[in-house]
Amino acid sequence: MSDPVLQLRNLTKTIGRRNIVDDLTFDIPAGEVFGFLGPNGAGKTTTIRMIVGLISMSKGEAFIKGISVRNHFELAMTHVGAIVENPEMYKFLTGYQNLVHFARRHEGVTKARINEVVELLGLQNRIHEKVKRYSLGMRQRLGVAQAILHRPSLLILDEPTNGLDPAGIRELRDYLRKLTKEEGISVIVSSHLLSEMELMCDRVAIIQSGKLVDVRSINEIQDAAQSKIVIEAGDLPAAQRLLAAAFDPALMSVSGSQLELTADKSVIPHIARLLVNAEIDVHGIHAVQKSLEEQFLEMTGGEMVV
Ligand SMILES: Nc1ncnc2c1ncn2[C@@H]1O[C@H](COP(=O)(O)OP(=O)(O)OP(=O)(O)O)[C@@H](O)[C@H]1O
Repeated sequence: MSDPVLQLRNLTKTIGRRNIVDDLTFDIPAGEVFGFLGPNGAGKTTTIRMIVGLISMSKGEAFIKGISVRNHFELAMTHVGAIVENPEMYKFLTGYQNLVHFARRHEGVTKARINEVVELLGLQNRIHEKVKRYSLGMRQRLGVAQAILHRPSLLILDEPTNGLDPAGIRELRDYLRKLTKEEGISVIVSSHLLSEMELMCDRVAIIQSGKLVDVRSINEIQDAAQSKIVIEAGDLPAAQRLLAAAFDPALMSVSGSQLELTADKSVIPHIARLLVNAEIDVHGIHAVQKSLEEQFLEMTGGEMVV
């Protein structure tokens, strides 16, 4: 595997006595769309602001392509494109004029590169219109175009889905994927919605109260086969006592007239046999996949704020 594009090592931000980012350590490999997922106030923006040098780090370190952000800030930043606040843009200029203007900030951005980026973001039909006539989604595309002119290895977008409708979110996902494929870029996006992350990301770091809860691939989260088995039986307390001997009682709960068990659906025949052998009437046994939001709530102790 290629070297990580971003490495965080014990990254910490202390304000007053509080660690609003607390000892974050993880790597982001090349060519991934990677999500910072966490409720409002979890510390996502603060983490991003430290990575791009908008605020200082209290402790720890961030390396971009192995380059220390603390010690070689300018060199590290040559590999980063970021939209942290609203992208700066001149509304009375065209999209193209904006790109020509921002290209001057970097050495060696040719006209050919500008045209390439316009194509990559699918802006070719509207690029000669004034930015004030662009929709929010178009402005964001132009912002991303501007951020990748200098061929960064890492693109960072803070809450890029804010204000976008579902179609806009799909477009965002499509062009971020295209960037990872065609430019080999890694992308970091932050969001408090797992359902959006599921659409956009390969992996997510789950952050809560400044701390890393876990790093998981979206596939892992989806396949976690943490299905819930719902059992409807004649004598529910008897069924519960019986199953408590066969399964971890902590994974079992009663919900109305149903018994719920967190387990893979492969155990359903076993449950059926146990109940029938004990002469408990079985009205139904079925598996339901836990929703991603439910899983997230479990991972973060149910403190999701949306
Ligand atoms: N300059 C500051 N002084 C004091 N507290 C701060 C400062 N900046 C951020 N915080 C606090 O740190 C916590 C993390 O904020 P941050 O903006 O990083 O969270 P976030 O995960 O990006 O959330 P959101 O989705 O709401 O932007 C919040 O509780 C916030 O109030």
